[in-house]
Amino acid sequence: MKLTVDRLHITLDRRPILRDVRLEAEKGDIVGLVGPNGSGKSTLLRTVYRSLRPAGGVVEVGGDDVWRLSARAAARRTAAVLQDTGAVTGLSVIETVALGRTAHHGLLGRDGAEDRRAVAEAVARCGVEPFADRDYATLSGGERQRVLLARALAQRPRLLVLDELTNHLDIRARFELLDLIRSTGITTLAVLHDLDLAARLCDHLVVLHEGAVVAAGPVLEVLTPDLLADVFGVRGRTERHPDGVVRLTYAARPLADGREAEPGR
Ligand SMILES: Nc1ncnc2c1ncn2[C@@H]1O[C@H](COP(=O)(O)OP(=O)(O)OP(=O)(O)O)[C@@H](O)[C@H]1O
Repeated sequence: MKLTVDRLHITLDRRPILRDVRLEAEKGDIVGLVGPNGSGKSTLLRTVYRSLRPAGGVVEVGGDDVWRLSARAAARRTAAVLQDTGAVTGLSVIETVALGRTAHHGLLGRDGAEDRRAVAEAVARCGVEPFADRDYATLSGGERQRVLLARALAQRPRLLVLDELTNHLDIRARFELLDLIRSTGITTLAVLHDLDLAARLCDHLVVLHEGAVVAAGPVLEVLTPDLLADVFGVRGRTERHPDGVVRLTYAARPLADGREAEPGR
């Protein structure tokens, strides 16, 4: 489903956190949300998965304002995978994945054949069968992230919202998970701190800086040397390699003073 964010304003504690934010993700697109610490990425995600009501502006999923849908109807469309807080749940992995079906349950709240199918499919797709019966709390960080993605996929969402999903993953697991997300074909909005990973995964990037969108578009057009210097304070460049993958290379040190630093330092 298409995601549209338009003229979004958020104020928290009387401080403007997001200002006139606009972005779009077409059906099936993977859009990366990047920006320095504190630029407003998680806050923006919260408005998209309907946990924070904006002071102004709209968030539309599939053409409907999420704040005009019931929480349940919105949850049938949008699944969020947030940073694992390490909470002790006492639930097994399979029970945790099954929580993804809650928004689809009927009045009796019981699992039906469709629920069981969705859970089994998500478990298989995310490779969590080997620890399906373990207590979620006993898993490693990387294993938990796979389970949280499985829970989101069990929801059969039309929009996936990801906040630093690859945090705990080793390099191979990162690529596997990113391939998995791409293979689902679900419209995705993903916060990624690793710009190189964002460049490889995403069709488009949206750059937030101090609560405003300062650039948006195809990766190569967005991650210019000027933007990397101005917004992230690093010297770097992006190129498309012969294998078709867009890669980002940085100089070893951050810029001391805008673009005044010596090349390559
Ligand atoms: N409940 C709140 N009350 C007041 N300020 C808040 C609240 N939540 C977030 N903020 C502030 O809003 C700003 C944006 O925070 P947010 O978590 O959205 O940034 P971020 O881009 O996700 O950062 P990071 O990359 O560090 O995770 C920060 O300055 C943060 O301190």
